[in-house]
Amino acid sequence: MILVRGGTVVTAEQRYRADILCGDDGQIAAIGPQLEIPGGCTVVDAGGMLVMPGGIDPHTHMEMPFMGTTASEDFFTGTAAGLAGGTTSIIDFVIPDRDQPLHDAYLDWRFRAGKACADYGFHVAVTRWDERVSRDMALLVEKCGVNSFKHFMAYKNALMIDDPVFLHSMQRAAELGALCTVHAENGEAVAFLQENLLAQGVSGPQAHPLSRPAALEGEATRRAITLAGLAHVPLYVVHVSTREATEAIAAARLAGMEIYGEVLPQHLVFDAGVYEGSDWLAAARHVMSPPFREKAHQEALWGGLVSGQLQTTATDHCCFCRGQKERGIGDFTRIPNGVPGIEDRMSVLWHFGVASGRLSEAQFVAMTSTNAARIFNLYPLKGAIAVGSDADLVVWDPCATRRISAATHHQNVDYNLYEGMELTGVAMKTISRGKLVWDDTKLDVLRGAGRYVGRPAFRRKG
Ligand SMILES: NC(=O)NCCC(=O)O
Ligand SMILES: [Zn+2]
Ligand SMILES: [Zn+2]
Repeated sequence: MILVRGGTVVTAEQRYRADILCGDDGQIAAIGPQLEIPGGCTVVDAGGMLVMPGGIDPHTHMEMPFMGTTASEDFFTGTAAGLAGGTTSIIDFVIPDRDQPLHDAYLDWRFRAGKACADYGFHVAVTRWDERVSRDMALLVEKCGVNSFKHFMAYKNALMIDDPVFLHSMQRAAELGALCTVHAENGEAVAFLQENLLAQGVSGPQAHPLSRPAALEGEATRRAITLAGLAHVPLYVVHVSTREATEAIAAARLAGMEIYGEVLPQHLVFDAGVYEGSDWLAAARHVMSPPFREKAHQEALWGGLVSGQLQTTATDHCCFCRGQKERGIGDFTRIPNGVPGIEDRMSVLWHFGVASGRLSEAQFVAMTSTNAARIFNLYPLKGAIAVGSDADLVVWDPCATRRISAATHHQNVDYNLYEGMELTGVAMKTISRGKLVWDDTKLDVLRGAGRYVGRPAFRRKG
């Protein structure tokens, strides 16, 4: 048992002084002022600190096979790094091989994730359409606790689907009470621009953003929303990075549609300048999709978050080390797309959001935890501080600072996007299902201690 003592509890709705007792079953057993200390209980001092629901990162790619290589971060190292930054749950993406049945891919991911030291769930990608896919979607929803399916409108000749496949999948998801998620970029146009750039001899990482202009994200987002409207299915747009996409989501919500949008902290902090300069590796290390944008888009993303039109923050944590990025020397289309960030998401959002005065503490909790729990049907098991909820907590020092460096981070990757930044707002202690796993600078994690968290289907309308 653990008693978190003397802290200020902050949730998405409330702020109050209370102690929290975490039971041996990993759930919150009691909340109240000055709780008695039961015998044999470990006391965690939270005096002067905030106590918030542990973070939920709803978009990660641990050990993902992608673009001819495999992401360097595995489920153990990745969830450990998350815990060190206050994130206690992830939702990762199951990506089937070319002809692999969806359920087989799900089982593969269950096996890989068995080493995780924090809780996890899965979205499953639909990358083609046939009867077996349709049947497996039902199996996944009804028996495996998957309530969200992923669709890539980009990555031609790899993960990309066309509109008919997308519609079939959306229609099936609607029947099953599942949610659709989408990577929205016009992949045909991206492939066309990539070819043009290579033909002109523009082959370095600076070509990456040129091949993926903001308009292509806007077009794909509008198209995905239109298709979701036809299929009457809720849609969650991952890694929204442009004003165009933000406006499309806001307009659809205003029209009464159930559309959600996710923001990555890195898109709030870095702009397209990261691709300039003569340092090939520095630029390649920022190659992700969608790319870093012109500064003006950042204001739109902040506006979307502050107004509630965009609801969640995630990292899209997808790590590739130097040798892997160097696969793309001479051809930017071969640079594995992806960047790290799971350890730093909460500090980055606190520093640039709360400490800078843009966000309230309650909005921070909503955007790092509660909204994802609600959207993906994990609430109130996760994303809440309530008796009976999982005892996933972060004891947060809002004033402490931390200098970020790859030399000291826990992520299994050889660089950090935020290298050298001093951020205000630090996870001092993390409690994962009732266990103190991060204490100041000490990780105490157990391989395999993470648990798969099934997510029930949503109630079907009509
Ligand atoms: N984002 C990225 O560049 N890599 C991971 C795959 C994806 O989410 O598109
Ligand atoms: Zn994506
Ligand atoms: Zn992703």
